[in-house]
This record gives sequence, structure tokens and C-alpha cells, in this order.
Amino acid sequence: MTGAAVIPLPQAGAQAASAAQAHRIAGSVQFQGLGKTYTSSAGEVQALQDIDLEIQPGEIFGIIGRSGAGKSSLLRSINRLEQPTEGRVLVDGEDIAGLGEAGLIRLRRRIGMIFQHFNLLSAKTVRENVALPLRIAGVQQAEAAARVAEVLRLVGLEGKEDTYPSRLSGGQKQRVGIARALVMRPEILLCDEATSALDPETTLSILRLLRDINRRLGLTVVLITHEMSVIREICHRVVVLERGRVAEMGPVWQVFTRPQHAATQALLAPLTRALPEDLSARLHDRAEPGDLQVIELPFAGEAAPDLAVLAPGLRLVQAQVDPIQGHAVGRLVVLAPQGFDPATLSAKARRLGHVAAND
Ligand SMILES: Nc1ncnc2c1ncn2[C@@H]1O[C@H](COP(=O)(O)OP(=O)(O)OP(=O)(O)O)[C@@H](O)[C@H]1O
Repeated sequence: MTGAAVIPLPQAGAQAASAAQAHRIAGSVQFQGLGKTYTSSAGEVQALQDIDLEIQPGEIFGIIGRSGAGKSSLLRSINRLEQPTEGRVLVDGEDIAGLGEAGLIRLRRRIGMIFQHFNLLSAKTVRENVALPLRIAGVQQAEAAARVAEVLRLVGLEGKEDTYPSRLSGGQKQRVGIARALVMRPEILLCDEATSALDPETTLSILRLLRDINRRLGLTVVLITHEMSVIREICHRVVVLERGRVAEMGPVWQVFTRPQHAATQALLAPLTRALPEDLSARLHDRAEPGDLQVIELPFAGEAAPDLAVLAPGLRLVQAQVDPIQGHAVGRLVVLAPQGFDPATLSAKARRLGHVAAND
């Protein structure tokens, strides 16, 4: 479904997130020295090594990395769909390795999960799909009906109760998946490439729904993705995995503005617009008489760039600035006469090369 229903928020923005965090103590996850080695006929694969990190209650935490980096293994260790071979996973301070069968069922009721391919039962209606966890848990029919209605309203699927999944769009199917995950009132929501099968517009509507749910309900959201644009859209913090290890971790705006690891830089590359084609084709390293300098001016500030920084005589040829967590992140590219010192613009400004002035 595109043009998603907008959920009225009790409070807006970061304030709501912090208010939710203040009231919620449940929903934390700690990984301590976590390791996972798969043993198969093909030999051993070390999928995770020495993972030490903590996910805070109420935050939207992104796990990103290239294919095979260990994202699924890490996510699935939170509800013990994968058993670590080393270290511990603590949910709300409790080591989940020690849980017996009943304890594990209770844990999984506290942790909802949504999937790339939705995992809906095709022979059941929207209502029946969403009600399934309640039926399994033995929740009384009247209570179950009220809770199903509540979550379907929350995800914007009122009126679709009696529809079968085959009659739904991808976005609507994922909304059913989200409703089914929320109906047990979990404290943590795990999202396994939840938008990878969706078009960009639907992806955005699902990400906004997840962000609204996080703000309204204050639940912790842990998502895995291979797209930095997903991380930029909704996450508070992100960990970048590379070959089963933590490459880097931090607030999203920081990782976007100062990526330390080559893996992060590679993941960010598709989001950085290349120079305009005609400009990059003409770019050369050594200045010829009368050439103009091509200067890149990166931004990572609290406020959007003040164009007064552009001195007279400079020509703006490209600009890309996105707000990420209250920081304006991006770059300007300008043409400047020879002899102009890029450092007068900013300490971070750098010369990319030169182009002929009369081109
Ligand atoms: N059941 C398994 N048996 C053997 N090896 C496995 C198993 N599951 C995962 N692996 C291997 O462990 C490594 C990490 O896999 P994982 O699925 O956690 O990575 P990922 O980052 O989620 O990858 P992708 O983005 O491709 O889904 C990979 O090398 C993978 O081939």
C-alpha cells in the first residue's frame, strides 16, 4: 500500500522517542563476547566474532553489512532462533541461554518479528493471520478480537480484515506482518530485511510506520538491512558488520558524516551523488592557464549550510544536503578561480581537480 495512513502521534519527533525511553525500562539487548560458528558438511563458517554491544530500550537500532557479514545471525540470536557458540545474549538483563521451553515461549512473545517475504498464511484472512499468535497463546476470543482491531487500526488496515493475502499489495502484506508482530504487545520488534521486497515509495511508507510505532509504543526496533538509505531514514544508531565483526558503531549521523571503515564507506557510496557527468569528464589534475578549480565543500553541521560561505566569484555546480538526526549532512561543489584558497571556505574543503574555464 502506498500513501500510508498517518498515525496521529501523541508527541512529535525526538521528544516522543525520549519520553518513551524514559518510561520504558524493558526492551534492552546486550551482546557479550558473542560468537557464532556454523558447522556443516562444507566445513566451519565463523559467522560472528567478539560482538560486544548494547541496544537501548526504545531505540531504533540498525544492523548493516554486506551479504554474509553476519546480520541475520546476530538478529536471530536475540530470540534464540540462532544459538551462539560463544558469549551471551541478555534481554532485559537476563541471559536467554538459560531459558527452558516455557521461558523461551515467553521470551518470543516479548519479541515480535517481521520478515522480508512477510510469511503470511495464504489460506487465512488478514484478521485470522493477525489473530494467530493470540489463538496459540490461548487469549480469549473477545479480548483477541479487540486486540486485532486495535493493531489493524494502528497499521492502517481497517476495512481489510476479511481480505486474503493474495489480494493485498506488498506494502499491505508487510502491514499485516507488522500487525501480527504487534498483537502480542512485544517490547522488541525484529525486522529482517522488512522492506527489501518493496518498491522505494512503499519502503518509505513502511519505514515511517515503523518509526511511528516506535514513538507511539516506545518499543525497541532492531532491523537488518543492506541499504544505508533505510538506516538514514529511521535508525537512531547503527552497527556496521564486516566478516562477522563490528566494523564500527554509533549514532547514524556520525557514521554517515565520518565513516571510519572501508566497509561503511562502500555502503555509503551509492548515496553520494557522483559529480555531474560533463564536469567529471572534463576534470583534470594539473591546472592549465585560465582553468577553474573544482572544490568540494562537505557539510556535517547542526544547521543547513549558510550560502554566505560562497565568496563572490564562486559558482555552485552541485549541492546535496540531507537532514539526518538534526544534522545537515552533504556537500556543495563549487568552481573557483585559480589562486583561490579552498581553506578559506572551510578546513574540510578540498580541491577535486581543475576544468577549463571556457568549457
Ligand atoms: N545454517 C548455516 N550453515 C552454515 N553456514 C551458515 C548458515 N547460516 C549462515 N551461514 C553463513 O554464515 C555467514 C553469515 O551469514 P548471515 O546470514 O548471518 O549473514 P547476512 O549478513 O545476514 O547475509 P545476507 O545479507 O546475505 O542475508 C555467511 O557466510 C553464511 O554463509
